Amino acid sequence: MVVVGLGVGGEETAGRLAQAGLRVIGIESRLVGGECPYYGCIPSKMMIRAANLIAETRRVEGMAGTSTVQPDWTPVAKRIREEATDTWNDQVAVDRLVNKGATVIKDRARITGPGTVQAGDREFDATRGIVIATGTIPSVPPIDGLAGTPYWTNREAIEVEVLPASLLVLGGGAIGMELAQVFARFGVKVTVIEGADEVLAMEEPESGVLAREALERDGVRFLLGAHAKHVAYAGDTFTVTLENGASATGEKLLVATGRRIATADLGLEKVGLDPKARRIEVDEHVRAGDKVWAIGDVTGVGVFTHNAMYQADIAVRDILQEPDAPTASYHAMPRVTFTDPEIGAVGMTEQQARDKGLNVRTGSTPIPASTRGWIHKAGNEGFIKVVMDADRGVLVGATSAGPTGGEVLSALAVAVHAAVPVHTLRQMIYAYPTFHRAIGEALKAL
Ligand SMILES: Cc1cc2nc3c(=O)[nH]c(=O)nc-3n(C[C@H](O)[C@H](O)[C@H](O)COP(=O)(O)OP(=O)(O)OC[C@H]3O[C@@H](n4cnc5c(N)ncnc54)[C@H](O)[C@@H]3O)c2cc1C
Ligand SMILES: NC(=O)c1ccc[n+]([C@@H]2O[C@H](COP(=O)([O-])OP(=O)(O)OC[C@H]3O[C@@H](n4cnc5c(N)ncnc54)[C@H](O)[C@@H]3O)[C@@H](O)[C@H]2O)c1
Repeated sequence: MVVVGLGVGGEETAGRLAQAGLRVIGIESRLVGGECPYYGCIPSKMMIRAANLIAETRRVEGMAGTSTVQPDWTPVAKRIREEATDTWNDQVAVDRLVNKGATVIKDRARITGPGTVQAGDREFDATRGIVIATGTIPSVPPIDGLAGTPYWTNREAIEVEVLPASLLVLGGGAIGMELAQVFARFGVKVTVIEGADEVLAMEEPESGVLAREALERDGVRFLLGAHAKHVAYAGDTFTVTLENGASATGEKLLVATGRRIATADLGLEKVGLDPKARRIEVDEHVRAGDKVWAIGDVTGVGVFTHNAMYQADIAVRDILQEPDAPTASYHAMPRVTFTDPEIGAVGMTEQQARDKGLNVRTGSTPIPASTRGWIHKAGNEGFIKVVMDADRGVLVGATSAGPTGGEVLSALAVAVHAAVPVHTLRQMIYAYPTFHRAIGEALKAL
């Protein structure tokens, strides 16, 4: 097997196939491990942990005495270098994969024909097949003046050692919101410019409002429905001019307007795939063609590490021709935006369920009205919302937003994944006084 791209999905696939005894060539042009450990999930969640400590300390006031906190980015930048990324050195990950029996080639791969992949001046035969796991890169909009300026993507934002005084964030999605809150809590003056009418547009509208209002309390300024027309960079300052004539300035500009696949020069046409497509379509075995599998972000199913790991498992077991190899189902895709409050969600939003023509019923309950939320007090904002297919009597989606909203999500994810009848969920005993007990209240409201 040849595995192209050794990010989250490719590393898992290559390692497991090698451990199963196959001859595996893994090809990676940057860092084995990919975006998640070096520029994504892990360092960003370390930043969030630090920022949340600051926010919690500020909540001592009025509830447990007095507190002062003097934010300092130094230990955060140090931890990202020393504990998370080895200063962006992947030797540990390379060794781990080699120890599993895979051969790791550090180069850019190109598919040259059915079953052949080139890296540098070497060509490899993939008699058993090719796994494409090449991930995504930041999608940078073609705004006049933007190209050529020293704007940040997630990579520069994660690498920052000295915080700017002010930051413009283009895009109020998961990356924009998580990082905007982190930097604001460390004292950066942050302005988020979002093209849609509300942030976190892929989630329930209530989630966007909740997250935005939380960030506003942290001092973040929002420009919604704001379409950038021009970007200028002069005298160490970015100026973004909007279509309505208004403008915003900042010392740095973070572009967080989504991701795109970068497969133009991968040679997809050599295996019958469209090199210009926005995603590589896969079937329920994550097969993209004859002896070709695709996994992770590149499939467009969801830009999440857990999706890359899930699809890697499907691919490995299909490649190994396991008799009970599972097929993929994405009906209970979970996701968590790690703002404070955390926004956890699974399956469909209310609107998505309605668009599918389902007979939708929803139930919702505010976290501050629950016993645990009331006890928690400072920082208790949130809600649980459940989306029911009334014809089948099951939940098809749910949101759990609030303190530990991502953890509370687990029960809702089980319910959607296993299509547990709402009738059964209503008979459950929910421990008192937990945050997850509010699920029972949301179910009553259906
Ligand atoms: C700031 C940020 C925060 C995130 N937070 C979370 C989170 O909290 N939870 C979550 O689930 N997800 C999160 N994600 C998303 C997560 O990082 C991705 O979904 C995950 O990394 C996808 O794994 P992948 O294997 O598909 O791709 P990647 O991790 O992108 O790996 C693809 C690899 O392929 C290599 N490659 C590409 N083309 C070639 C080629 N031609 N030859 C050789 N190698 C090639 C690349 O160098 C790369 O290393 C976050 C992302 C970002 C940017
Ligand atoms: N906690 C997590 O699981 C996590 C964290 C970070 C990122 N991610 C994943 O990474 C991916 C990328 O994140 P992202 O935040 O870059 O993308 P996103 O798709 O989540 O959000 C992009 C936002 O930018 C806005 N936008 C697009 N073009 C714009 C423009 N020209 N001007 C103003 N706004 C514009 C969009 O309306 C959207 O709200 C997401 O798909 C997400 O799933 C996941």
